[in-house]
Amino acid sequence: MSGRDGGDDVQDKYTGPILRRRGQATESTTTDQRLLDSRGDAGWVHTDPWRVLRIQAEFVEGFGALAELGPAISVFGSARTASDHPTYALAEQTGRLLAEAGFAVITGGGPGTMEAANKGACEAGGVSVGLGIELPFESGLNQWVDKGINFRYFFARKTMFVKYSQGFVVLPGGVGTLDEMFEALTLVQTQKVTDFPIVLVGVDYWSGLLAWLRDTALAAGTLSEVDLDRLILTDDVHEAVALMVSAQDGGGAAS
Ligand SMILES: C/C(=C\CNc1ncnc2c1ncn2[C@@H]1O[C@H](COP(=O)(O)O)[C@@H](O)[C@H]1O)CO
Repeated sequence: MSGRDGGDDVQDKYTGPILRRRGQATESTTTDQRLLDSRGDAGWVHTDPWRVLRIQAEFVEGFGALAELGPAISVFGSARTASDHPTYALAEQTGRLLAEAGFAVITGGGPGTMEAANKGACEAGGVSVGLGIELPFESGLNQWVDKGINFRYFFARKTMFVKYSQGFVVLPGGVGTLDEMFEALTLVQTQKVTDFPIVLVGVDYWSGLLAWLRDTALAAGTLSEVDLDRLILTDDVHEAVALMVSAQDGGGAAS
């Protein structure tokens, strides 16, 4: 006799660690059998549980690759900056000065301003990092990246910029640059991260945005003066780097 009622259907059925008896069993095979059976439908690789594992892997790989990076500054700016544009030279100079000040330089690893900052850091003998992103119009990591990681997910990549940077230099850019700058500002504003410096380089380029923030957002009460003051505006990349050094030495984010 087996089981409480002695019926023949009372058999131990395990689904992983879960025991099911008396009609609760839904699987006719063991977990091992299903794992080792390669004939099944492969559609599961496109399911959310599987994506969660890929997302987790991006965090693990990112944290693993960057854990021992040391002091670093992220440089953001347009992917479209041509190599003969003055902003390219400015970004290159920024990368070089940051490297000479002992910072690793982190960029999105792409073309334009990212490439220029990586070039400056690399040529100055610094640590040149690129956090690339898989895009439909793939451009790959630029040639000046010495330590590169390619991400599928923007949000995992953004975590790396924030976790491993002690400050941000923002050169002229479009929506990608704005997204990164406002992400940094939001995290500082909400005290999710330490008060690190955010320096906008390019007075002419950024003044219109800052004027809108002051005249419209601040005036409407959706922004406070202290949040606006977190964005430091300059044309001088020496000043931008000096602010990073001063914040790193414990002088705080503001000049
Ligand atoms: C547009 C082109 C290539 C895009 N390749 C990129 N590779 C890596 N990171 C990128 C790329 N595009 C945008 N980013 C990120 O956003 C910022 C720049 O965006 P913007 O809209 O150009 O301002 C930058 O800081 C990156 O982190 C081919 O030209």
